[in-house]
Amino acid sequence: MPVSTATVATPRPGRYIKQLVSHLGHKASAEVTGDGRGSITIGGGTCVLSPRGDHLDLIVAAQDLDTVARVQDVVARHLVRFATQEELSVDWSAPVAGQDIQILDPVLGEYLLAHCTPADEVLQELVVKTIEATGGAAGMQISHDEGTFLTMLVKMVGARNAVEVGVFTGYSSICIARGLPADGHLLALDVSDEWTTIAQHYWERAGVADRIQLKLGPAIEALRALPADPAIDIAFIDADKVSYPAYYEEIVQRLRPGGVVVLDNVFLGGRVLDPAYQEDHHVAMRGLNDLIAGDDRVDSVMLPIRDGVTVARKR
Ligand SMILES: C[S@@+](CC[C@H](N)C(=O)[O-])C[C@H]1O[C@@H](n2cnc3c(N)ncnc32)[C@H](O)[C@@H]1O
Repeated sequence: MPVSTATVATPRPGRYIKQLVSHLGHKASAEVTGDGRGSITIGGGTCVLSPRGDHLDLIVAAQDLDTVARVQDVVARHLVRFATQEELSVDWSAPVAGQDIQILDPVLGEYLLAHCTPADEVLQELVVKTIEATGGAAGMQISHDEGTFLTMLVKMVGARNAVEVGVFTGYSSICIARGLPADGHLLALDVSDEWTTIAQHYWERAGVADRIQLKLGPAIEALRALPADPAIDIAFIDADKVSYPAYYEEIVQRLRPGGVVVLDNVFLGGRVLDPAYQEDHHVAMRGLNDLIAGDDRVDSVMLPIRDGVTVARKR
């Protein structure tokens, strides 16, 4: 489904949302939701309007390009007409469908990998072993630039106490553990005995096994069993996407002020912004991305590293 977005600078985003919904509500289906967003559906295309500080964010999605253009035109014309005290500029992005979004040009991806601290022998071997042992599942492993970023974040946060949700064959655990001091602790959660057996071997090889405690079983149960006090310095979430909102909630409550939670795959290959994708994990990730952006417990930034990485720091 083609999607197009625009960001309009205005100190009054909420006022325009109400005005548009009220005006267009006579001819189209339109509403303002509890969180102040507007939704207007015109002839099979929908525009979602969200207030964000001094901006109004617009997303149009429709079955085809003609309908996208029609909805864009109606929304932009009315916005400009309602703006009697200021001049609004609505510049729509070229429409793309979620599955067509190329987050990183492959050539740039290679260049980027060639320009970060290189992976050592252990990590290089783990990449090869993971492909041999798991075949197609090897794509779940984080990339080296993301791993380097994790190690750096752990050091920058001065973390001693870390949690990882989603170990697989252990690449990200090694990267996190390497950022911890010698007496640091990483609680590593996964359901797979087979994959984490490989992880444990490579934790030994990397010399970080003594800092990592593996717990097998559903991660949500292990998180809920943690003490309620805010003792986590850093957490990395990279497991079943549908459970991300639950993982985030359990972790954010236990993060110490200044602690950080990192979430992988927040773009879902671009599908997160395409309303044609409505499976449970799409809906869960879309809702969580919105929630984090408005969560006043944290400051957050979404980074275009590979499939999207959100970093949220507890206030
Ligand atoms: C994307 S992989 C993690 C990749 C890993 N971070 C790395 O760097 O290689 C997702 C992992 O989450 C685990 N997983 C899936 N559902 C889970 C659950 N409910 N609780 C704990 N782990 C789960 C899978 O077994 C898998 O190993």
